Amino acid sequence: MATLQAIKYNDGQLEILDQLLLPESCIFIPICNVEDAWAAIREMKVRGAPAIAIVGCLSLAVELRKLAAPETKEELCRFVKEKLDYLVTSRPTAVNTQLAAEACVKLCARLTDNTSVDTTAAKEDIIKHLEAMLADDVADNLAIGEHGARDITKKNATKDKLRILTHCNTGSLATAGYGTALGVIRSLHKANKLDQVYCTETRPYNQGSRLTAFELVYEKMPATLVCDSMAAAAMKQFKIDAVIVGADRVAANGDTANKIGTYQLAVLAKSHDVLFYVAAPFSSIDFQIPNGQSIPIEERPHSEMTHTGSIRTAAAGINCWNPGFDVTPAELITGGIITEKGVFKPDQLAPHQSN
Ligand SMILES: CSC[C@@H](O)[C@@H](O)C(=O)COP(=O)(O)O
Repeated sequence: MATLQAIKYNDGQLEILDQLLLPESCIFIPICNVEDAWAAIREMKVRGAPAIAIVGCLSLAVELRKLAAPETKEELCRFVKEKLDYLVTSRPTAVNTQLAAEACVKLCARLTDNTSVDTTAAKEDIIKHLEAMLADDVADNLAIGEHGARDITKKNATKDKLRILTHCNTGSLATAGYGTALGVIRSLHKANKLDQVYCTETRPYNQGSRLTAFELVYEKMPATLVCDSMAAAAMKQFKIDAVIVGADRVAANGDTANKIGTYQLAVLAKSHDVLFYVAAPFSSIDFQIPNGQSIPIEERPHSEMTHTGSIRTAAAGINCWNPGFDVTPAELITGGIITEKGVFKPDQLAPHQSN
């Protein structure tokens, strides 16, 4: 069965599934320019580290396709850089947009220096580069799925089928398709190795109960929803074999920022002797920062904690703290970091940076 598709792009037309309306309705909305993408990302109509970068970059491709070729390549590249700089400001924690912007700016510099390329050809090259992100991300996720499923199966060789716990949403809705952590779970399921996946609700924004549960039901995988506060009990009761989560930014030493609640799962996994894996493409690894202390953590509105829809569920007047992400120290990532290039111990990532 085809997996869900949250980003549709054809011939310069971009549409995204409005994730704020899930699981009630599946409605696609058009993204006509970079400003539309910025707003959709900020409002979390599209979310998940890879999907944010892809939608941002494709929105620039949409604009470039409509743009009459500027007079000079310098002018073209200035336009591209300004748009990318703006997109990077949409959400702070995920690094994918920043890394995609840096790669595109480097391409612009190469095209500017290349005297055999005129402005029209340079524009076409930049569009092609941006548009390739969609297919590249799916290919990366399929590879992550294969590497991860193989590693987990090997480390649990005595077991016929596995019980996995996951957090937040890392599936087709958070990526161009297939997913990262959920992609590994999909691959285990395809290999008939999945007994049950337990997905956490992921308070306060409920990406687990709204989005991951939606994907799991859609694809008829054996799945059970648990509240975040049930994770320790679930690990013990169901004898979970591995926890697999995604990442918004992995630092050079392997410290990993992911959805709030990930860190406590890693601590619990250690106490229960459960393998803890991070699944993320190299486009989520920030080699420019040495460790997790330098990762900016997004603060989210308090209303996400105090209200369910428009109904207040917390005492009026209470002070709140609502960080969107936390950082899991590398030493708690006992299973490894599953990437499109293989599964690595957190301190083994660096040599594979540009292979
Ligand atoms: C494959 S995406 C990994 C992460 O981006 C995901 O787990 C997550 O934390 C998403 O956060 P969100 O705030 O919904 O954008």
